[in-house]
Amino acid sequence: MKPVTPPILITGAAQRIGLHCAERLLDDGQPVIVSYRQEQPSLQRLRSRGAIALHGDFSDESGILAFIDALKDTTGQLRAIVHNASLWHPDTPGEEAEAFRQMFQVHMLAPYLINLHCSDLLRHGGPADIVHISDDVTRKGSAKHTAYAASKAGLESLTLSFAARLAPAVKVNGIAPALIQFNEGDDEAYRRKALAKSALGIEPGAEVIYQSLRYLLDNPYVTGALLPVNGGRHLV
Ligand SMILES: NC(=O)C1=CN([C@@H]2O[C@H](COP(=O)(O)OP(=O)(O)OC[C@H]3O[C@@H](n4cnc5c(N)ncnc54)[C@H](OP(=O)(O)O)[C@@H]3O)[C@@H](O)[C@H]2O)C=CC1
Ligand SMILES: Nc1nc2c(c(=O)[nH]1)N=C([C@H](O)[C@@H](O)CO)CN2
Repeated sequence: MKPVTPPILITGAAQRIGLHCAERLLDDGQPVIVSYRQEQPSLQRLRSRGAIALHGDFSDESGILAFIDALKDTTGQLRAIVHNASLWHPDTPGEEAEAFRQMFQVHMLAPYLINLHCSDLLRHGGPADIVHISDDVTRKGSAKHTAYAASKAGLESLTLSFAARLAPAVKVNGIAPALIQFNEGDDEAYRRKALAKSALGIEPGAEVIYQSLRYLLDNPYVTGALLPVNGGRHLV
C-alpha cells in the first residue's frame, strides 16, 4: 500500500503562477491545498481534481489567523508550504502607507505567522519544505516599487531565519523570479522594455517556477538558498 503523501499548501493559487504550480503538482499525483482571496472559475477546476480550496485574506492579522485555523481543521500534516500570495503595488502618492502595510501583511506577516503556527504540520518524519516566492528585484531595489521590493526583501530574510530554526526537519528556500508572466494590461512598449532587462529577453511563463519548485522539493541537500529565476537580469 503506497503511503499517502501529505498535501502541499500553495497560497494565492487561484490564478497565474500559483494556479499553474497547483495544477502541475496535481499532474504529479500530489495532493494540494490552495488559499484564495476571491473565488474564481479556476478553483472549480482544482476542486474537480481533488484539491481543497480554503479562503484566506491576509490583509490583516485576524484574516491570517482565521486561515491558519481553517488549515489546521483541514489537515494534520503538510508535505510543503509555498508562500506565493502577493500584491504588486507601485508606490502611489497619497497611498504609500496603506500599500506598504498591505504588502508587509501578505509578503511578510502571513508567511511569518503561517510558518510559526503550521511548521508542526511539516514535522512528520518525511521530506518537508517551505518555499517563499520572492522577487529578483530585491537584488537592487526599485525606484517605482520601493515598498514592494522592501517587503520581498523581508521575506528573503525570513527564508534564512526559518531555514536555521527548522533544520533538519524542514528545508526552507526561496525562489526569486524576475519577469515570468506579463499581466493582461501590459502594453507593447512596457513589454519590450521589460524583455530588454534580461540577457535571455523572454517571457518564460509559469512552468519555469514549477521546475524551480520541483527542484527544491526533490533535493534533500538544499536549505536557506535563494534561487534566482531571472533570465540573467543581473548581467544586463
Ligand atoms: N508574474 C511575474 O512575472 C512575477 C511574479 N513574482 C512573484 O511570483 C508570485 C506569483 O506571481 P503572480 O502569479 O503574478 O501573482 P498574482 O499577482 O497573480 O497574485 C497571486 C495571488 O495573490 C493573491 N493575494 C494578493 N493579496 C492577497 C492577500 N492580501 N491575501 C491573500 N491573497 C492575496 C491574489 O488574490 P486575489 O486575486 O484575490 O487578489 C492573487 O490571486 C508572487 O509572489 C509574485 O510576487 C515575482 C516576479 C515576477
Ligand atoms: N504579485 C505579483 N508580483 C509581481 C508581478 C505580478 O504580476 N504579480 N509582476 C512582476 C513583473 O513581472 C516584473 O517582474 C517585471 O515587469 C513582478 N512582481
